[in-house]
Amino acid sequence: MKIIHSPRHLGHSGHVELMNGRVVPAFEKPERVAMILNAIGERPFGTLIEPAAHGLDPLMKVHDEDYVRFLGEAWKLWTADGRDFPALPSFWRAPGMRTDIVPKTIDGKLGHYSFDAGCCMVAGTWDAVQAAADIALTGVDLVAGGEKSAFSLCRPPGHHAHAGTMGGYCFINNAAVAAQSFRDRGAARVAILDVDYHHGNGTQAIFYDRPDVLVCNIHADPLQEFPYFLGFADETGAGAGEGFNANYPLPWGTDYTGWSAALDAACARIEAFGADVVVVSLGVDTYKEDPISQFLLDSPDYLKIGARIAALARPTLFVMEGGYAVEAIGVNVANTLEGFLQR
Ligand SMILES: NCCCNCCCCCS
Ligand SMILES: [Zn+2]
Repeated sequence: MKIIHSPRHLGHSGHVELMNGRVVPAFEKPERVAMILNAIGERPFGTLIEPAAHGLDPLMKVHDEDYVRFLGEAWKLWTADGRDFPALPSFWRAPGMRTDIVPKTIDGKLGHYSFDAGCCMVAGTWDAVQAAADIALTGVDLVAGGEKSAFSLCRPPGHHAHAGTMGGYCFINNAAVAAQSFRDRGAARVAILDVDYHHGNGTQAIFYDRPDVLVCNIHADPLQEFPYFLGFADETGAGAGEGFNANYPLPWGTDYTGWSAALDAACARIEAFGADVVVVSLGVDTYKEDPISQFLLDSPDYLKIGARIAALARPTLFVMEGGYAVEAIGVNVANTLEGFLQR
């Protein structure tokens, strides 16, 4: 299995987030990548490659052009006011406020293009974001080119990013960009299986009215957990996409027994869909020691998750999403990939 990664993720460092009412160092930290690479390096299956450049066009297949342009200029606008510290949004719309205008100032634009204060930007963020999308697209090149699987070690993650909105540490939706690229490369039906602890609200929203991309999410119940305002079981798609979105919300304290029942249901849905290719949004914040999450999966469980995904017997691209227990993130990611390859 080829592992695609880039040191350019390191440009997204020194950022912060608003957690429990305080500005704290971001949980989505650079060390996550090194821990994953170290763990994979100890296994007999990973070949590391760097991404090829794909430009912005593939991003704009799923994201709004003005949003992508904003991501590229945000740091310049922020520092133009003399601010040399991380950029965070502070102001958002309430229902009933205008949505047909884009503010002229960076503080207004940050609020227009975000849904939370989890999307902190620094000087190197945009370069890291572009590299992460290239990592996902290089994974598509490999799998669409005939490889059975690949692992796109994306950082920052992407599954919370909507077409025109960043949030939850996510700027460009790497998995959505990959799914669209598979469609453009001839796959008629693409399934996205999001196993991150948090609902992939952005991925759901991007494909919500489309029958060609099935989105399945297994995640913490939004009544209890971020992203709070999307991810309920009654969200099954809209228009032509009705029936092509499936959410499996689970309560805090869910262990592998409960979690794997949802995985079996999601895999059955993917099999019934007849997916030509599967994109896995691989978050391992389902782990029992994750600092911001409340599920109880343990490291051996990720071997079983990988094996269950392999049983789909479809070309598969793993795209890295969340996982914040840095000391265990490597083992849990490597176990998922090993379980997949061992089957
Ligand atoms: N207590 C809720 C804090 C959530 N903060 C954002 C989490 C983003 C996860 C990305 S996978
Ligand atoms: Zn997550």
